[in-house]
Amino acid sequence: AGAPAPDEAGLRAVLEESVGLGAPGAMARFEGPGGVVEETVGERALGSGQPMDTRAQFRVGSVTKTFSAVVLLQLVGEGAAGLDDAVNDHLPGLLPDDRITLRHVLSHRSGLYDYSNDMFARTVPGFEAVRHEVFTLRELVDLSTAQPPTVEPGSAYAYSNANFVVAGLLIEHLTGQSLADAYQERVIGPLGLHGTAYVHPAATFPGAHVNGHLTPDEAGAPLVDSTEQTASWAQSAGAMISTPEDLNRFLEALLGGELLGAGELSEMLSFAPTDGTGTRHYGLGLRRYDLSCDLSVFGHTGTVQGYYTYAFATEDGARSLAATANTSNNGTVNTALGETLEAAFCGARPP
Ligand SMILES: C[C@@H](NC(=O)[C@@H](C)NC(=O)CCCC[C@H](NC(=O)C[NH3+])C(=O)[O-])C(=O)O
Repeated sequence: AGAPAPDEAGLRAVLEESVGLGAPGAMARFEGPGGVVEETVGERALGSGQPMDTRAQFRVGSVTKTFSAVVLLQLVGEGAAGLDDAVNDHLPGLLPDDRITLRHVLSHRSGLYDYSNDMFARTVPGFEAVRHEVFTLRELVDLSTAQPPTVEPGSAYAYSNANFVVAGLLIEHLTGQSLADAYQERVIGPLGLHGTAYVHPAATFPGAHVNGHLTPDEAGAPLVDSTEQTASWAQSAGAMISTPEDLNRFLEALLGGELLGAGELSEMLSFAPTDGTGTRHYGLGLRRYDLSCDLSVFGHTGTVQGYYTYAFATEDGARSLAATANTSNNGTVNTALGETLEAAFCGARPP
């Protein structure tokens, strides 16, 4: 039997729910054998009267981790490094533990502490303190290694942005290029992702964009416009900007085998559970969500000040969804936005 068509009404209802729960706007773009479905709800910028626009750029947060994993895995495929090499073999003295390998880093099993926990313990003050800062990748790693490890290398999944900052350092070292050039040359250019850019350390968008709105910790406090930010605290772990259409194309190409050799793609798709639900897994820079209709989808979520993103596709890349809401630090919006997966891929929301 063919794949179920997306539940367009259900997709719209979920986006409307996201807006009702506090996002100024939300949008989704689904691409599949039956064509493209786009839904937009609410405003691109609070009070602007400008509608959400699926051609507008937004900050994709940790979907950047998948771009970084692709580039590092391409380098592994080219023989520049091995997944089970120690990071310190390539970057001597970077990490306090010589046992940490590239595979540990890409699967969040290194034990490196996530410096963003402290940085954003208080959401708005933490953001305001760094929004115009420019860090080196090394400075971010040092923030992490100043804290004790969370797990023994390889022993368990422990999510940390520091892992993909290390991945960024490895990419720079192994290519001799800047991250921006490596992403452009190896992914953005070949796929023609004209709405995707790694503009760090610039704080502004090159094109038409969605504004970000950060929800303060204090209930009822007004949203803080977080559109202009260097995202330097995240860089190769979360600073990419893109559009729904480009994220559809990126995941279709990745899972369709256009970006990696079969060996590297299968390594990327080797999953371990991330929690007790049994429906959430992490591979190498890639999440696997198991949906209610007995279908697994593959991609990444993103949370960066002012923006939530879900970008997932079927294993063959034939069906893909990119959804975003222009607020963050609002768990109910994030949970609601995640319901777009069921509507898009299972053809109906869970009962
Ligand atoms: C979840 C997602 N992770 C990411 O996208 C990375 C880049 N983001 C974070 O680690 C969240 C940083 C705080 C955001 C802030 N929260 C606070 O400040 C909370 N005090 C906010 O919500 O904007 C992933 O890997 O799937």
